[in-house]
Amino acid sequence: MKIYADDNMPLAREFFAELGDVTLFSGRNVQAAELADADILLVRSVTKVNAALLDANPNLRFVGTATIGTDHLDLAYLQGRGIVHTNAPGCNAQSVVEYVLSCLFILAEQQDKPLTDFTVGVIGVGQIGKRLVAALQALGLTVLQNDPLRAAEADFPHLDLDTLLASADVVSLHVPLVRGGAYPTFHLLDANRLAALPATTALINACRGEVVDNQALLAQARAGVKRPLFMDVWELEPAIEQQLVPYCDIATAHIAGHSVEGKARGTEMLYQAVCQLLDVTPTRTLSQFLPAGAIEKLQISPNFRLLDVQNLCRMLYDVRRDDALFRQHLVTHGFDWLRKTYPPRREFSSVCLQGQVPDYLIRLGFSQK
Ligand SMILES: NC(=O)c1ccc[n+]([C@@H]2O[C@H](COP(=O)([O-])OP(=O)(O)OC[C@H]3O[C@@H](n4cnc5c(N)ncnc54)[C@H](O)[C@@H]3O)[C@@H](O)[C@H]2O)c1
Ligand SMILES: O=C(O)[C@H](O)[C@H](O)COP(=O)(O)O
Repeated sequence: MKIYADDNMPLAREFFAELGDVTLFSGRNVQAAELADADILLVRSVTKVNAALLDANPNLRFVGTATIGTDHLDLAYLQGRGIVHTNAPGCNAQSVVEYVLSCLFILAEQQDKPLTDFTVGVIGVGQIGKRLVAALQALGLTVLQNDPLRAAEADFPHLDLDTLLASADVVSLHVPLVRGGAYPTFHLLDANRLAALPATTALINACRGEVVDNQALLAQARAGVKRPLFMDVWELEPAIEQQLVPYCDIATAHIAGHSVEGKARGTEMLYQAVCQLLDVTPTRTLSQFLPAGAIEKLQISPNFRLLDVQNLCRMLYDVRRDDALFRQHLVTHGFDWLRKTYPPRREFSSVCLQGQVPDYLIRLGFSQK
C-alpha cells in the first residue's frame, strides 16, 4: 500500500506507517509524476487535487484532506473516477474560535469597551459558526446569525445577510468557498456590500480569502475607511495582496486553524477513514501522541470574574504573536514559510481548570477536573 502525505501533516508516519509505505511530499509544489503509484493520497488545503494531478495515476483508491475546507478538491473528478474521498469536518473548529476570540479581545481594548457591548454577526453557522456563537453567548455578547441553508430550521434565528451587515459591530465569516449554486460565497462581500457596510463595522475573515473582494477592501481602505480588519485568509494565497497588510489591525498567514490539536485531529480523522476503507481496526489514537501542554493545570479562585477571561485565554493564545511574525517575515520569507514554521499553539482544552470554575469557561472549551 503506497501512502503519500503532505509533509505539513503532523503525525502522518505515526498514524499511517502500520498501513503501508508512507512517502511525504511538498503540498504546494507536488507534481503528478511523484504521485503516479499512490494508492492513498493525504493532502492539506494547498494541494489542488484534480485531473492534472491524478490522471497519470491508475491506482488511487482514496483522497483525504486533513482540513475542513474542500474547495481545493475537484469532487466531481474524484466521484467520476470512483475514488473515495473525505475531509476532516470540525477538526480545527475550536482553533478558529480561539483565533476569533483573541481578535475580539484586541478590538475591545482598542475601543475601550467591554466585550459584552459588541454585537457580533456570524455568517455561516456550521461547525465553527455554531461553536463561536456558543462561546460568544457564554460570554454575554449579542450574536446575530446568517446561514440561508439553515433558515428553515425551527430553532435557528436566521437573519438575512444585508440586515446582519447593517446591524452588527463585528462581522465574522465562517462559510465554505462556493463558486456556484443557489448560495455562492465567492465575493460574498463584494464592492457593493463593502460600501454598504458601516465604516466602523469590524471584519474578521478566517474562512477563505475569496469570500471577500480583497481589491475592493483595499480601495475602501485607501479611500480613508478605517474599518477594523482582522485577516487570516487572503485571495490568491500564497501570492497575497501585500498592499492590504498595513490597513489590517491583525494580519496572519491562514493559521486560524493551526493549533497543535486542530492539525493533528485532521490526521487522526483521515487515519480512521483509511482504516474503514481497508476494513482494519484502528490501533492508534491522537492521545497516544499529543504531548502535555506547557500548562497542564490551573487553580481558579472564587475571585475569578468575566473580566479575567481575556487574561486566561491569552495565556494560551494571543493572535498578536502571529501578527508580529507575519509583518516581520512575510516579505523576506514568504507566506508558506510562515505556515510551515508556525510555532506550537495549544487549545484551551489542554489546560485543566480546578477550583470554582465558572460554567462559561467550560463553554469556551477549557477542561475541568
Ligand atoms: N482559517 C482557517 O484556518 C480555517 C480553518 C478551518 C476552516 N476554515 C474555513 O471555514 C469554513 C467553514 O468551516 P466549518 O467547519 O464551519 O464548515 P461547515 O461546513 O460546518 O459550516 C459552514 C456553514 O456555512 C453555511 N453556508 C454555506 N453557504 C453559505 C452562504 N452563502 N451564506 C451563509 N452561510 C452559508 C453552511 O450552511 C454551513 O452551515 C471552511 O469551509 C473553511 O473554508 C478556515
Ligand atoms: O480548511 C481548513 O481546515 C483550514 O483552512 C486549514 O487550517 C488549512 O490549513 P492547511 O491545510 O493549509 O495547512
